[in-house]
Amino acid sequence: MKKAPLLDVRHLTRDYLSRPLLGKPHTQRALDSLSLSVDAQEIFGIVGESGCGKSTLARLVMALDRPTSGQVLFDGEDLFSLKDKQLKQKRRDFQMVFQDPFGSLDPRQKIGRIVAEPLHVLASKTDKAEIDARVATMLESVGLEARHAARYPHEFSGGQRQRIAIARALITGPRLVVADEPVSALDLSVQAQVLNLLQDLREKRGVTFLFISHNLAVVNSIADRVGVMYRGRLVEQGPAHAVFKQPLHPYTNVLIDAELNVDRFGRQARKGLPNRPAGTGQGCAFYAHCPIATERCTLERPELHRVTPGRMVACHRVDEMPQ
Ligand SMILES: Nc1ncnc2c1ncn2[C@@H]1O[C@H](COP(=O)(O)OP(=O)(O)OP(=O)(O)O)[C@@H](O)[C@H]1O
Repeated sequence: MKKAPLLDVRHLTRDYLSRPLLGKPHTQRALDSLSLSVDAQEIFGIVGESGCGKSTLARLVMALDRPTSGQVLFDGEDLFSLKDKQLKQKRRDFQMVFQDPFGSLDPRQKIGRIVAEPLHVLASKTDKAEIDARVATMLESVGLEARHAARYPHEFSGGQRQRIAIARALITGPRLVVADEPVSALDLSVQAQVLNLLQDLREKRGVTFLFISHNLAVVNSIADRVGVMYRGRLVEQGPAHAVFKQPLHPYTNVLIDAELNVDRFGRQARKGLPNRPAGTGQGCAFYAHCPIATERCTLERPELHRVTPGRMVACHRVDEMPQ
């Protein structure tokens, strides 16, 4: 029998009240009934362009925000039904690594204090010798040295700072780490080192990762499976190498092409795509720009469904795609 997933996100919806400078306040749906599950020790990648809801998903999985509706089950338990004290205890099991290794470390604190912080806050550890020993071991397992505990963040490079942030995330021994664009602020050569480190930590410590990035090549290099997000929904999901090699959703195709066609200002080229009126709002979110949309696509929302073993796609026309 297949084991239950470690992370099970069910029909997660998050609406924000948007107050534009011009025009009336309105509700903006950042996540739209999104479901996904991640198995223990898996690296699950999330890709999608800016504004599709990746960080909103990360915040909800970390229980840093509450959904408008839906559930996040961690090891079978719904995080939003836990009492504050229970949630605080659970937080040792899931931690986050952020994009910016410069902004996420307090410049006034020594590395030892920064890395130990979750032990004080979440695990109520007070024995100094024990804490120092755990920090030293943790620094070494992310490729730094125990003596670095006595230094300050400004003494380290971007890649080293991200290693410090990873050490802090792992000090309580979490089972899940949500990494939101963890290598986007780093140089290419340093990116590869940090990606290797994450893979190593999965193998040696059994950590599961939800790995969020707008960079498809990075996700392809590290993720076992990938989910492609568009406007708060998953439009495609499957083994990363298969999805990137042979995308089945028209939006995944566009995303891959756009990645190849970044112009010298870093803008993604979207030339040649249709630009239809948005449609009824009842149908596919990609209807306005989809090169193969039909009338059904504006009338009826396609659900994510199994197309081949392990691959899921939300498109009415997927059966016509070469597979
Ligand atoms: N606190 C908020 N209040 C109002 N709208 C928000 C808030 N946070 C996010 N949004 C909106 O929700 C949508 C999804 O935002 P989110 O930050 O999750 O996307 P993202 O994919 O992480 O984008 P990026 O890659 O640019 O960080 C966007 O349209 C954004 O403007």
